[in-house]
Amino acid sequence: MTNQPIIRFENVTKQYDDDPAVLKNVSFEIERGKFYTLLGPSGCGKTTILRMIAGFMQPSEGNIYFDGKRINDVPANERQVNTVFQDYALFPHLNVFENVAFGLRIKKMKGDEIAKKVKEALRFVNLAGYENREIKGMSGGQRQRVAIARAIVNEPEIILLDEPLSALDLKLRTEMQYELRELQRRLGITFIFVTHDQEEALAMSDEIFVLNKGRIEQSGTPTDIYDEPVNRFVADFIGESNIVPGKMIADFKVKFGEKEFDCVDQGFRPNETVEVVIRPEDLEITTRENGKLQVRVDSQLFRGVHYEICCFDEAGNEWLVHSTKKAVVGDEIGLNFDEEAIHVMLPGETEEEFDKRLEAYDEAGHEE
Ligand SMILES: Nc1ncnc2c1ncn2[C@@H]1O[C@H](COP(=O)(O)OP(=O)(O)OP(=O)(O)O)[C@@H](O)[C@H]1O
Repeated sequence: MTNQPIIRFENVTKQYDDDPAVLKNVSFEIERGKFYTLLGPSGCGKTTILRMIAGFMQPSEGNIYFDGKRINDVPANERQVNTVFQDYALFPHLNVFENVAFGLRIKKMKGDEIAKKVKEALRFVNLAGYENREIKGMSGGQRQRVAIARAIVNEPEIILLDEPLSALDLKLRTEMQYELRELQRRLGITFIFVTHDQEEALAMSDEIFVLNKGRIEQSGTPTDIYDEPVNRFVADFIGESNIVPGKMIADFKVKFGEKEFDCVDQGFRPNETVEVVIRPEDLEITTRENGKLQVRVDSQLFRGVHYEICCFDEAGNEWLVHSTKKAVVGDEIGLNFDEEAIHVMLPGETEEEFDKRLEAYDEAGHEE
């Protein structure tokens, strides 16, 4: 084992036939033993990345490394990677034991060793004693577990999971999210999980790559990505956001909704045009006099745990508020928020541009 990233993509581009590239110059690193999620809308290239890690296809340009060794030409069966597919791809005519044992039989492992490993894998996914059950008679959640057992029995270094929970109903899906996360911790194997569901990604991952149109928009921990989205796409895709136009007056001072506010953001040019993000749950309703921002309540919905209140400020910006307190439609009220709740972005900035901008700022002697 080394300290190398277990997987590294270096300027990988993928094109199918003569179509436009579906992955564009993508570079990233995957560290050993963590739970990674590739998150993005349909068609953004998530499955294409998984297929290239699994070895089912090769990049059109660029390199893929496993533990520091280039693996572009290494066939799938020689990679220490197993995939759990969306439809599980189980063999309906084989029982649970034989489904899990399949890969080991291909490797010509001895019968007693196979029996021991299958038993262990089934125990890991809470299916001990299900060896002789038919796949047909199993629930969606149980099939899911068989598919996972079939992957872990091969003791791979990486497990790839391509939207494995999408066929399950909401309750079961939430249960399986906990189970999968727990399983990854116990096994210590690197998991790379694909989903288009942002809540699922936030709940499960150590690291998230947010993809859009064949590019990685942002990578980071769930809190990094939720609290510090680099651009509008990420802010919009991850949770609900209020995004309003503003101006960065100076470091730690931003103007929006016709008023100036203290904030914690820096590294912009004076009077730079920016976009300001505040999450609906970070806004608190109060009286007009006590609010930092004055708004008029336009509509309100009861959502069970909170009210979803839609307001407009004097500059015409729309503000969505999640509040346990009820408002009255038509009332003039105030909104309060902490300086930390304000997050400032440059319109359309990429993660790379974001990193460069802050680096240049620090180099210019602004380090705190
Ligand atoms: N074998 C193929 N031949 C041609 N185009 C393909 C092929 N596989 C995928 N594509 C195209 O590549 C793009 C990315 O597809 P990919 O399956 O990687 O996206 P995804 O993010 O996993 O989407 P989804 O969430 O819908 O599965 C899509 O536009 C898709 O139509």
